[in-house]
Amino acid sequence: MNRQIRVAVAGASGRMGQEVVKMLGEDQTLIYTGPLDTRVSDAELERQLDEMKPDVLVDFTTPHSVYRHMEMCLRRQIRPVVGTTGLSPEQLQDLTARYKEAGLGAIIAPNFAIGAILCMKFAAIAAKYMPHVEIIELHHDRKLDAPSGTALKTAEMIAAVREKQQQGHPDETETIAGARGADYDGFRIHSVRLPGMVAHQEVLFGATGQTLSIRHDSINRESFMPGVNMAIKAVMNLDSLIYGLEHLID
Ligand SMILES: NC(=O)C1=CN([C@@H]2O[C@H](COP(=O)(O)OP(=O)(O)OC[C@H]3O[C@@H](n4cnc5c(N)ncnc54)[C@H](OP(=O)(O)O)[C@@H]3O)[C@@H](O)[C@H]2O)C=CC1
Ligand SMILES: O=C(O)C1=N[C@H](C(=O)O)C[C@H](O)C1
Repeated sequence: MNRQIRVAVAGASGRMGQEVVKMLGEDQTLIYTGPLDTRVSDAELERQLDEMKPDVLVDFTTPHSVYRHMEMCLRRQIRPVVGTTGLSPEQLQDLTARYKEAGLGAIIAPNFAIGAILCMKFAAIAAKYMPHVEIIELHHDRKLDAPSGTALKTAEMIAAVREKQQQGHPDETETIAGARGADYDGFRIHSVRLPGMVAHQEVLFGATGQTLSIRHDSINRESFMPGVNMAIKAVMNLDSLIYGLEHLID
């Protein structure tokens, strides 16, 4: 058997972190080295890491803390597998360049559920033929960032293939600010936050006389675990940062 992979978890007590810890305990090829409490000084953080000696840090924390965690991983040559959303495009760009320069593997995936990856891919195919599109993402009301990382990634993949145009009536006005959602490259993203929701996304397309809806629903957080497990194993063989699980499954 290959050497077991040592895995620490930042955000271990959170909704996602708890599922990750459970998943690690069910896979004998992975060793859970423990929760990483990152709300401490750099020196204390490095002391914890020296003690645990993880190969991989799984991060499900907050948009405000994840950048620092990724910098710390770079310094300690630990490979991050990050589900935390809300990094800015500039932060992503900066981290991509620095991990490449260091030759260190890293994975940032806005969504680890296979169905969500397929939803993004199908949406990108459809957008080539049906360029009028709007994204509606729906989440629980404890979520900090809007729009979701998944919606942003979907929008990015759509924009890469869609014939660019500003949708809606040229004279449309909002009688209540925000009614038309966020503008991304000429199309709209709408964020719904309600208790009872987990993670859902619908991509709607319209053309003359027809519509197309592509929808994904995560009905629990176990749905993300096969993807997290796959990423932990894959990151050990990477020498740069990958943004999006779709790059691992083709
Ligand atoms: N990529 C994917 O497939 C998925 C991504 N996500 C993303 O994962 C992230 C976490 O989501 P979720 O588990 O629901 O959130 P939770 O709020 O349930 O958990 C967040 C965790 O982070 C910890 N935390 C809070 N502040 C800090 C900080 N400053 N430094 C370090 N740790 C901190 C919390 O600790 P404490 O409880 O002690 O405050 C908690 O353990 C979000 O960004 C979400 O969008 C979520 C689902 C799937
Ligand atoms: O906060 C969540 O719950 C989720 N966040 C991710 C996102 O922002 O896309 C992934 C999933 O949608 C659940």
